[in-house]
Amino acid sequence: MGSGVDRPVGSKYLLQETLGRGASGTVWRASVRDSGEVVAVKVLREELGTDPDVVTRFLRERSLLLNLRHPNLVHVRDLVVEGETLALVMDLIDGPDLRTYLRDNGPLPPAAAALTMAQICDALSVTHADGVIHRDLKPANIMLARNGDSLYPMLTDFGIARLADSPALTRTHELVGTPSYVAPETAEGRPLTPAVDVYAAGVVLYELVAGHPPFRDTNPIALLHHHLTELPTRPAGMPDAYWLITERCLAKQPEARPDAAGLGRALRMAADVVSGARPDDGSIAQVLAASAFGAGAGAAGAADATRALPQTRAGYPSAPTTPPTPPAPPASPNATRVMSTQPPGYPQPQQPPVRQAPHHPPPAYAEPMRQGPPGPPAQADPGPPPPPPPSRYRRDEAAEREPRRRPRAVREPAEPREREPRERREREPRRRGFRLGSIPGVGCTIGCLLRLVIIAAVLFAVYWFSPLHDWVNSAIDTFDTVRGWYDDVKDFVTGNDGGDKGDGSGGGGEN
Ligand SMILES: Nc1ncnc2c1ncn2[C@@H]1O[C@H](COP(=O)(O)OP(=O)(O)OP(=O)(O)O)[C@@H](O)[C@H]1O
Repeated sequence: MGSGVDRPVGSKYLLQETLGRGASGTVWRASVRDSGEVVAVKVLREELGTDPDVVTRFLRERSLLLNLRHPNLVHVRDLVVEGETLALVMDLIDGPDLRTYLRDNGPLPPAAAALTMAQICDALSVTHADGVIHRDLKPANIMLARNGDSLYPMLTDFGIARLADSPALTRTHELVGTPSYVAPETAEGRPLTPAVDVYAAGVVLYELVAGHPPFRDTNPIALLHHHLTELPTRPAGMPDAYWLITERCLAKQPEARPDAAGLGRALRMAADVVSGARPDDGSIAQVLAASAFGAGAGAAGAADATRALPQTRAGYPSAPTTPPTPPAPPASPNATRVMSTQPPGYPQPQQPPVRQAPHHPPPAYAEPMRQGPPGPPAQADPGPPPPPPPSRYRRDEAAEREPRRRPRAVREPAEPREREPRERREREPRRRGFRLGSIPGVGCTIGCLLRLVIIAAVLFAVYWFSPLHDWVNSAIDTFDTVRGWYDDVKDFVTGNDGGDKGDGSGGGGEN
């Protein structure tokens, strides 16, 4: 799969070979230049790097992504922005993703499935407490990391769904995610809450044991409609305790779903019940009810319910408040095997999942066995069942391959505010009537003349209706008088009056 030539990304990383491609980018096996350490680098699609919104979000959420830490989270080590290339540098996981594992090994036994998802819930409860929603939880985003002979689940692709929620992808019709895991409220465009991750966890719980998701349709829009209107069918052989939890996660109303911490606790209890380690005494239903997003008591109620649980010999703890020590980052030169289409060479111990003591790193379970034929349906759970919605069950029939990409109809309502300005860029042309002043130069001339006329009228009014004109007239009279005096004085001095006449007469007498 590799190109053969190492391609640099940023100043620190060398891409070596592709591990796989998804809707939002390509994952590479890469090395750190200085240390030679092996990492996984997800290079986001080029279209995303040219989208200023995505780049802004990428930079803005940098510290948030880098600070997400939990033993069941694939750690994001670095974010690279280089020209139009955006890349996330992650720990390289030596193991398959859960989708590949299911494809190659078939469904899991319910106890193994419950313990797998309990660990994913541990990670989710930590990120939800930080206000971070995954938005794209599905088997393909759960890596199974090797730890000796066992595998343990690690959630990856945090934040990618949000980063990749870009018109750039919409334009190229390569959309993010898959409609099989979309919560009804997301399909309706309602605000996203942590309950969407719990819904997706419910879909995965169903799929891990049934071998397929609860709703299937080749038409993505029809599939969304199923999420909105239909109730999941209970797969044959799914134990009561497991079904109770799965069904509650798949509730149409987000408030009816348990929060991630409560779900993790319930799943650990269900694993005990299913494996016969504890009786099904209604405690699971209590935990689910107390931890529901809509439960008034909220977290306090859930905690009380957990403390009230009887401890069994296995005694699964409630979700750890202090996460176990993170495992050392795996680095395997054979990591590309996770993409192999050959039958997997993963260890297949024929043992039930290994339980972990509280706070022990990592919370691993032995690799689950391939599930055998389903047994008879288990007894009804004594706990209070979820409120029975109208009976509109779909038949759980053989399905065609589901469409992978989430349609635009789903993605758009999720964050309409971010795209609105882009879509409304074209302005309506201004409509103006003809105005003389719109002729260049004329507007100014008319304005100036108008101002002069007004000023003249004001001055005239002031002159005429005030004593000013009397003052002016008397000033003119005074001036005329003074000028008359001046003329008289001048005539007197120059002798123009009688003097001129006398000279003329005298001159005439001599002749
Ligand atoms: N940290 C990692 N270490 C090793 N392999 C990884 C890592 N992250 C992803 N992979 C592998 O790379 C492949 C592609 O991952 P990617 O996340 O792009 O796929 P996807 O989840 O199907 O895509 P998308 O979520 O974008 O639709 C997967 O098959 C996965 O097994």
